[in-house]
Amino acid sequence: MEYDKWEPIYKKIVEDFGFSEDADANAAQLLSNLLIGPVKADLKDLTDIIKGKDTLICGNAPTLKKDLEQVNPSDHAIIAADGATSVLLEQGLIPAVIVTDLDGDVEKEIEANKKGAIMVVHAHGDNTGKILSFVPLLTNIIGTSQTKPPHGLFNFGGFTDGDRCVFMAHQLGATSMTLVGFDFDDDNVDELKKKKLNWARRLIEGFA
Ligand SMILES: Nc1ncnc2c1ncn2[C@@H]1O[C@H](COP(=O)(O)OP(=O)(O)OP(=O)(O)O)[C@@H](O)[C@H]1O
Ligand SMILES: Nc1nc2c(c(=O)[nH]1)N=C(CO)CN2
Ligand SMILES: [Mg+2]
Repeated sequence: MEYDKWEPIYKKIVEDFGFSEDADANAAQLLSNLLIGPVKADLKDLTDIIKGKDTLICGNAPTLKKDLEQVNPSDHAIIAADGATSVLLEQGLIPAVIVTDLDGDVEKEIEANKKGAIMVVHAHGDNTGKILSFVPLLTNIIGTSQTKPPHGLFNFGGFTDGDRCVFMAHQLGATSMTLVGFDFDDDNVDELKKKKLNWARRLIEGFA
């Protein structure tokens, strides 16, 4: 998504949650600085995995394990939203791409990364500690921001890890996007998560 189209949505999110745009921009700059060096993956590597492919986009709702029984994952390029990675690994599936702001089970993500998963790491004002701790341990990273992307970062659009998978797959030319592990009506979540899921629903429904 063009940044000009994303910006008004981002402004509404910032206002709704009371996030600081400056903190988001500083986090993006931090990630940009850390990605100068040999650990970066190329956008072409990511595009090659997604373009012209049927993608399976895995959210981390409690329904994920059961939803996976209804599809044939090996027919798809598997994209995991953060915590979905552990569930996939338990099923013997290694995601091709992990979209994460590093607040899930990062040890499992590092394991998947060592087995070849490209990490699409998102910078925002509330994850700079995680960025500093974990980015040096990763290889094959693409950096994203929710602000205007600084040097070397991308902004495909989207807010939560799950809906950012959808924006990314769409922008990079996926032939289809099958969503599993998305349950926006999950009541077993706290208020903040509920609010984030409502934004995820709203953003994903924009694609329907
Ligand atoms: N019921 C659900 N519970 C949790 N995640 C869900 C659910 N339904 C859909 N998702 C999607 O799965 C993604 C990954 O879930 P995970 O539990 O790892 O959350 P998270 O890392 O805290 O998400 P975020 O960092 O985006 O807030 C979420 O970003 C969300 O878009
Ligand atoms: N500043 C800020 N940005 C975000 C946050 C967050 O907690 N703080 N959480 C996100 C997905 O959950 C995505 N973006
Ligand atoms: Mg996350």
